[in-house]
Amino acid sequence: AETMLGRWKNHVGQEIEVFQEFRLLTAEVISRTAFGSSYLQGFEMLMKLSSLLVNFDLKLKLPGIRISIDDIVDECKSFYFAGQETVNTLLSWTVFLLALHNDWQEEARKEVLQLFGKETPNPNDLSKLKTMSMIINESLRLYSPILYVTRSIERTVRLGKLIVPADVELIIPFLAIQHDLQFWGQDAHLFKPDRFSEGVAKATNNNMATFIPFGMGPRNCVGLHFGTT
Ligand code: HEM
Repeated sequence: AETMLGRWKNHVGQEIEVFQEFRLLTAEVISRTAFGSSYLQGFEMLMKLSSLLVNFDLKLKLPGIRISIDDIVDECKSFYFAGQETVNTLLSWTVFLLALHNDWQEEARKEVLQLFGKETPNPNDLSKLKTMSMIINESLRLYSPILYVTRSIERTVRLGKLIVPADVELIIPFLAIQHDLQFWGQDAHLFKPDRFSEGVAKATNNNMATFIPFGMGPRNCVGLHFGTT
């Protein structure tokens, strides 16, 4: 983030294509944290692993884990995609919303300055940024980086009043649920971070399934905290 902000200092008073900037940032962050290398080195490693398989037509199994090298390469790709595009999208929409809503931009700036002054924000105190987390939640609600997930039904199940037969694909549309007037009120389409001022439970009337940008249940997002940090 420091490197990116340093670059921005050369563009004072000019427009910046933030989506591209955040793409570089998030690619670098996920590479360094998940793979301990820069973006380019990380991809080089993936390419080497992949070509190992193509060249030797090997289905290598790692001892003790039933998982082949091509499974690992697939997992690495998932991590890159899951950890990069999502946060890139979240950052871009959030900056866009703050550009439209100057009052919230001011509030956010005030909070950061109060907590950190001129210091670079440190990881331990990031969780104290209450206004910022309200803004992030509202951004996630309005412009969920993931629009929906699907679930395959293996055997007939009852979901409330619904009986869903086996072999059906269910789509759980986050965006529709998070914009539903029935749950969020007549102002559902407006940017109002205040809804989250007393936490997610209060904002959702204890119906946590109405705010699920990271999914829900045992297969929800493993990068939830990392992503919002
Ligand atoms: C704003 C950021 C993010 C959003 C909105 C997001 C959203 C999601 C959603 C909706 C799912 C599917 C959950 C489900 O099927 O119920 C998911 C899964 C996943 N996410 Fe994220 N994600 C974010 C950031 C990240 C980051 C930073 C990482 C990695 C460091 C990550 C790694 C994963 C992985 C590996 C899965 C698959 C989990 C599984 O199938 O068990 N995500 N994410």
